[in-house]
Amino acid sequence: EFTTEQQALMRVITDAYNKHQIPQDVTKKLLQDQYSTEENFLLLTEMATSQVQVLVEFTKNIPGFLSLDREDQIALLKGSAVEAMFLRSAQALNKKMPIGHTEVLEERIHKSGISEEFIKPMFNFYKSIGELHMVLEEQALLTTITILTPDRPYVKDQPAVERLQENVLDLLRKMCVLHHPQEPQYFARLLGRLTELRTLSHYHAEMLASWKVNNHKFTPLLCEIWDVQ
Ligand SMILES: CC(C)c1onc(-c2c(Cl)cccc2Cl)c1COc1ccc(-c2ccc3nc(C(=O)O)ccc3c2)cc1
Repeated sequence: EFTTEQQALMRVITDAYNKHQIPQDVTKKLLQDQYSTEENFLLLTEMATSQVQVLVEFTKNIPGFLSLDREDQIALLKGSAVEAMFLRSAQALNKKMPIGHTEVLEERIHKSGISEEFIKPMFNFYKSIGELHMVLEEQALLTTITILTPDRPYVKDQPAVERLQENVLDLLRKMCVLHHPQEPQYFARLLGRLTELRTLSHYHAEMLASWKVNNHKFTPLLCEIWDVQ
């Protein structure tokens, strides 16, 4: 029931998702043995910076993205970066990462100066993503749908983004039927996670503000994508 175009789209998006990952030499730093709040914050900053670079490369492989208006491309990346990183870090925390990475990443997030009021919804989200047992294709498509959200701030040509997103939504709907035939509501549950991501994105803006108050420094790339400093 997949058209040839849909099969091509699935392959391009999955290959790009597999290709663009945080390099091992970066993620293995999570295993070093300093666990101070400061050290954890610095390591998470490094992970986020590397993740943004990976996200930009992945996004450039989304069919049709580079044909969008240039300023809209930037608006889509800035508007979706945090949500895409919640999805990626959720995948990392829920999959069996290389030995010990999962616990270490979780530990460092818990002890990086994030206030308890944000930790709770954050880890509820991680748990709800884990319970979905998404296959890799579904994770790649859900990340793509998040990036191709037409109603981000400053997007001028929303219909152009809508057309791209609709193709990926249709593909994800079919993938859900294929991989989760017993759960007719599975696709709806996945889209429900996108709503939760928006809420987390609002929490994240407050997290950044509280980190800034304790004059934590971010990298130039993060300052640019999150409009901080
Ligand atoms: C600037 C820092 C402090 C920050 O601000 N908000 C968040 C933040 C937070 Cl704290 C939570 C969610 C979203 C954001 Cl932006 C962060 C840290 O963001 C991260 C982004 C990605 C990863 C990440 C993603 C994939 C990984 N894959 C592996 C692997 O082996 O495959 C290993 C480690 C990984 C780490 C970890 C933290």
